[in-house]
Amino acid sequence: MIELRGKAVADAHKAILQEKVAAVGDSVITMAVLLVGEDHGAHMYATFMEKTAKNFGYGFVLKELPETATQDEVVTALQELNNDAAVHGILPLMPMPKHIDTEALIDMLDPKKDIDGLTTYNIGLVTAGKGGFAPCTAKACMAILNHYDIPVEGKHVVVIGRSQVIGKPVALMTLGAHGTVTMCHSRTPDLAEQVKRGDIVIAAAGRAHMITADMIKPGAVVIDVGINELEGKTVGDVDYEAVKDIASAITPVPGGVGSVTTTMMLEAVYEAYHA
Ligand SMILES: NC(=O)C1=CN([C@@H]2O[C@H](COP(=O)(O)OP(=O)(O)OC[C@H]3O[C@@H](n4cnc5c(N)ncnc54)[C@H](OP(=O)(O)O)[C@@H]3O)[C@@H](O)[C@H]2O)C=CC1
Ligand SMILES: Nc1nc(=O)c2c([nH]1)NC[C@@H]1CN(c3ccc(C(=O)N[C@@H](CCC(=O)O)C(=O)O)cc3)C=[N+]21
Repeated sequence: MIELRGKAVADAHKAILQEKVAAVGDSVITMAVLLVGEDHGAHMYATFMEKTAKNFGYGFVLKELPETATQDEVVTALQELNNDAAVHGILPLMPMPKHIDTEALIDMLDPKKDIDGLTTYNIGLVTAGKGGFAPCTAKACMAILNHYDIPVEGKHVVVIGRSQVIGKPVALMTLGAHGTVTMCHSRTPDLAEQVKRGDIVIAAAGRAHMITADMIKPGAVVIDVGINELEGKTVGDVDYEAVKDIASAITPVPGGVGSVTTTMMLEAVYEAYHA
């Protein structure tokens, strides 16, 4: 079994990007994070992203609003970032508090600064295969497969989850790489049977250890996107300890997809700077 460590992937991508960034200068390329409320995952990501961006020599702006912020206040914060010429990319962290209409908010985001591919405009471009910003977590899954020379062409890819940030885009990307793709979700009646057909299994449901050893075809490649809390520990959607003996390769959590996602964000900010 090969452990698909994210750090090796992140380091390889950073090394290439670092040279281009050095030519621009320190703290010129700048990203902003819009963080509203108290969601644990969003706070965790904001912390990692700030550290990663600053270490890399990017400028970093954190716009943080309390759980009680109104729609108008969040919209105003977003528009300030849209209009700030020194900010090249904006990452609105999800989920936001329930009373915030995120659909309406997202489409106010300047598509040229939409580094996580959340706007309808970028979703359209990506879906049509015409470029645009794609969600960084989906890109991280593809970067891991590429880095470890795992071919997608001709393989049966099973994706668990159909969200706009992971499931859907990663299914499209693996389809684009000539995989035969099955998308599973909460209404899929025979999940175990579907997953068992996968040469490549991408788990993005957000359910701790829901993918068990009996669901995995021997020799399959398993990409675990999930970040869940179980008994005080961060675990993925895959029961790693049991699956690792059946899979040919598997990403750990933490240390897998998550650590590559932040690097994909650095690349997207650079792209936004150059656009
Ligand atoms: N590693 C990283 O960089 C990142 C990791 N994450 C993690 O990835 C996970 C998924 O995130 P996200 O896509 O935003 O989550 P969402 O809750 O938006 O989507 C979850 C998807 O999984 C499906 N699903 C839920 N339960 C089941 C089940 N029992 N069987 C089959 N399908 C199921 C849902 O189906 P339906 O559509 O029918 O409801 C839905 O499509 C989370 O753990 C999140 O923390 C998120 C962002 C980045
Ligand atoms: N618009 C939007 N896009 C997102 O991609 C998004 C979001 N909102 N909201 C919150 C979730 C959560 N998320 C993480 C990404 C990386 C790590 C990460 O770097 N994890 C490391 C470190 C973990 C650790 O040390 O504990 C790892 O997995 O190895 C964590 C969490 C992105 N999310």
